[in-house]
Amino acid sequence: TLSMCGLSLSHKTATPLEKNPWHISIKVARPGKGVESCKGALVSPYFVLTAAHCFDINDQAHWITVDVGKTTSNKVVSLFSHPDYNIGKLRSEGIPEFYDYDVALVKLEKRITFSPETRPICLPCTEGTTRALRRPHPKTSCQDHERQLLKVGDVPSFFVHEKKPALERKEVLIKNGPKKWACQADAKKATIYVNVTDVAQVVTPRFLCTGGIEPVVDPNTCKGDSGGPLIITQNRRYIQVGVISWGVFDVCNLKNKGKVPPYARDFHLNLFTVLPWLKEKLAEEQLGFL
Ligand SMILES: Cc1cc(Br)c(Nc2ncc[nH]2)c2c(Cl)c[nH]c12
Repeated sequence: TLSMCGLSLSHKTATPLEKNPWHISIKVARPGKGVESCKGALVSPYFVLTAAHCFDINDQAHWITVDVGKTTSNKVVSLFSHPDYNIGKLRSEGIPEFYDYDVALVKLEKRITFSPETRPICLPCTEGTTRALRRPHPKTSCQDHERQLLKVGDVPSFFVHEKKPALERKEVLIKNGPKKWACQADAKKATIYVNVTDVAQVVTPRFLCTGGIEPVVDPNTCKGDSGGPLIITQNRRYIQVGVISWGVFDVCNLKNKGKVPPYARDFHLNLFTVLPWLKEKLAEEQLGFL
């Protein structure tokens, strides 16, 4: 049987990883250029889901270390960035970085053995999520998943911020109703997008938007949170609906210390928009894609 996804221990004395057992830390050590830090989510015994922008075209597999559970430096065997990801695509139009389709799958050399601090998160449109939602299989469709998880309105979700040795859950509302447009409009406040005339050029239909101060003040991401999962909880099961991609304001940048503006928004790649690619790449992982 497919092992259950999106489970975690929640008792008081559970460790940070037992509480967030899908949490992955990724580091890319580029000779002479320092180390880039990203996060990811374990989605099967061999695969970690993360952001494509964590990697460069010239990155060598041996520069990449992936920390899964307590074991560090799991070897990367291959890297599959989404084929439509192209950070330089709009450079000629004065947009230096373009994050559309910012999603990647990292395949590990050795299959991961699950344990209390190492377990996969649920992905949309898989049998595991149908079970997590306590819906009947095979009557439940992918569209049913999307309707139930990404309801129209402000959708409660969270991401995990790593502040060694702790893992902090940051609760945010996905603006998936009337507030969506104001959320997207604030993308123009990002330093690199100040000249963007039409925000739809950079906030494509692939993105979910969080942050801002309405209806409540949302926490914001840091660059180092890139690639981490945006998670929705249902029946104490954890389902990943997004990948942290880019933001307007880096709350970890010491230059920005203290004053977070109301236009601080974060943009996450919506996994429902890349299902054919996910299904193809994870075909052998027995996740039971619908
Ligand atoms: C998660 C994340 C990724 C990136 Br890339 C950032 N940087 C950025 N976004 C647009 C252009 N560059 C940020 C910021 Cl800023 C906050 N969170 C971020």
